Amino acid sequence: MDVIEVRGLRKTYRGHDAVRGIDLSVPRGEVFALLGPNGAGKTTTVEILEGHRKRSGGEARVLGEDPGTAGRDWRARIGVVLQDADDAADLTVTEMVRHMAGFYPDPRPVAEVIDLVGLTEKSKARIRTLSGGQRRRVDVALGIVGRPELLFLDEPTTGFDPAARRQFWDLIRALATEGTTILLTTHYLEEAEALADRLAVLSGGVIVAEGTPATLGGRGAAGAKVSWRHEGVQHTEQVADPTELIRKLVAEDADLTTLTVTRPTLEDTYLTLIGDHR
Ligand SMILES: Nc1ncnc2c1ncn2[C@@H]1O[C@H](COP(=O)(O)OP(=O)(O)OP(=O)(O)O)[C@@H](O)[C@H]1O
Repeated sequence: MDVIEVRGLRKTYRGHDAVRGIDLSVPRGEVFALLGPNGAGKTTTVEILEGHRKRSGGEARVLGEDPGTAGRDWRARIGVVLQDADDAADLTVTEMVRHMAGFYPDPRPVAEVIDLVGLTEKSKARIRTLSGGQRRRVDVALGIVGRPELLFLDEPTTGFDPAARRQFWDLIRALATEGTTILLTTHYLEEAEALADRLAVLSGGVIVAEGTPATLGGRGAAGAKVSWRHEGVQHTEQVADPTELIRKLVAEDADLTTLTVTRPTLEDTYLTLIGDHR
């Protein structure tokens, strides 16, 4: 049985159809990313699956239960990093993580969690004195302290500096290796590419494409652009597979010091998909 199973999920806010019949299946141990422009329905979908919002229609099963009615034991098996978490600002980092650990039957050691999110130096600092990115790391700590089987991350790295983002990616990979299933939303395409086994693009409340980072929206079959400069003249060719062309150029003794082979980036593919469905 998949960890997340969704069929025909719908959500209507006072006449506005925010989610319009989506299907999703996420097997155990997978990192699945939901992409999409502002207002696409990502947070709505994630919060329904977390049990924080009621769905208007369709079926949803998360860890075998209906998130709309599941109880405390189920909740202890999931970890949540909300998009706009409101931290209890007067507690220190350690106090906050320890407080949260108390809700779970088998929490990770508090110091270990703080170390995993790179906040050891700030463990005694009050949360209100932290920077935005550091607070976000506290949110991540609170999401993982209970050793969740399934972790929901809604735009987890907003406000992270580049080094913190890389450190976070390593953490997510380590959790995935331990068998944690992860549902992630992000606006950073390189984050989706670095982390996701599979991803889906949501636009206007429907899934417009689904696949691996390499194959999404036909990206794998898009071919390559080969460019080189020879005797002062710029050459560019679009080919399905660059191997033959490069062999030919080598055989012709062409000057390949400026050779580049480029394929559409995930961002190129994503922007095309979004443009097509606006
Ligand atoms: N509580 C609410 N009441 C009414 N409308 C809502 C509510 N929450 C979300 N919406 C609407 O539903 C749609 C989807 O919103 P949602 O927050 O799920 O999008 P999102 O994909 O997470 O966007 P973002 O990338 O900006 O976080 C939007 O049009 C939004 O205005």
